[in-house]
Amino acid sequence: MTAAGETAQVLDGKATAAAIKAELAQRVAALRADGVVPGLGTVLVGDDPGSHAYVAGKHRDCAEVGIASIREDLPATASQADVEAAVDRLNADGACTGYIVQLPLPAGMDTNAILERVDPDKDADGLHPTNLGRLVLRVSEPVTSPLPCTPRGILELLARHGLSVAGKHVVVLGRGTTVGRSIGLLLTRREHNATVTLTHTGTRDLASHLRTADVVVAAAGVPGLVRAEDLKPGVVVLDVGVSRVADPGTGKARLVGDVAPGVAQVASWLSPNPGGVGPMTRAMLLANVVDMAERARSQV
Ligand SMILES: Nc1nc2c(c(=O)[nH]1)N[C@@H](CN(C=O)c1ccc(C(=O)N[C@@H](CCC(=O)O)C(=O)O)cc1)CN2
Repeated sequence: MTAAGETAQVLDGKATAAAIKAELAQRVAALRADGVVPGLGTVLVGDDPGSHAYVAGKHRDCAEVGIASIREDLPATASQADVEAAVDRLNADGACTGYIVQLPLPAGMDTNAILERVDPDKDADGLHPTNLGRLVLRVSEPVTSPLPCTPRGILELLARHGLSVAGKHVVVLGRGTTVGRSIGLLLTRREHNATVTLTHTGTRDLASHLRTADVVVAAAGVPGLVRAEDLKPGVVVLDVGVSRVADPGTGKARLVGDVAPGVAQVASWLSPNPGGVGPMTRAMLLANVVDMAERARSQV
């Protein structure tokens, strides 16, 4: 619990991701020494500046650890069939160990149909129904299929700071597939053993749930939604949501999370945003690709 006048300890995603990338670089070097070159593919559709920046970051990360990069960049005018053809090319490409379709796709695309077309064995995001199904069904087995990157990153960030969720009450805000829904399912697996309340935009009296939380995973994308006065002292808070707001001083857009400023005075641990879960998401994508390449090597 945070004593009066103290602030929460930092769940430092930037430093943790850097350490993980150094470990991954060694595993990639070992794969390359065995003649296996892991390759990450990306499918990027349209002009969204955020998506362009995230995909560029993913390829920079690949270069840093020795993973080969394959890009399928499509214009905003691309049709559903064009995107599906890009997916088919990556499914067939022997140099591509795993790949992702950057989300969100432009309005009008059938995202589920595209995600279902991804070969589950090349699904570096863990978002194919087969892999989400394995996440649900393998309640007590070691992970042998890719997990969605942000949930995996949250678990890794906690573990590397010596924090366990076993026996804890975790309140998740947000029911999106990439974070809220999947972390809720993952945390209740036997190896994590948390009790989870999954809240969302239809939840009444959010504060009554937050008050009972030992751990909060805030992935709603609503700035300031998690307020200090709604939290138990000593709570662990992961700030995952991303919103762009205009800085009142400069007028320039900046990224903010879901957590209000005073929370650092109540929480025992807090992940900054930026600098917390975001860098872990990127590191876990690389980890998924390296895991896939190692699994493929062990099968030959
Ligand atoms: N196919 C996917 N699409 C999306 C995912 C995903 O996991 N798979 N997640 C997000 C976007 N995302 C990765 O794709 C992502 C978001 C944020 C960060 C990050 O490192 N953020 C930095 C701040 C970045 C900045 O300053 O602009 C941080 O938090 O420190 C990485 C990846 C939605 N789409």
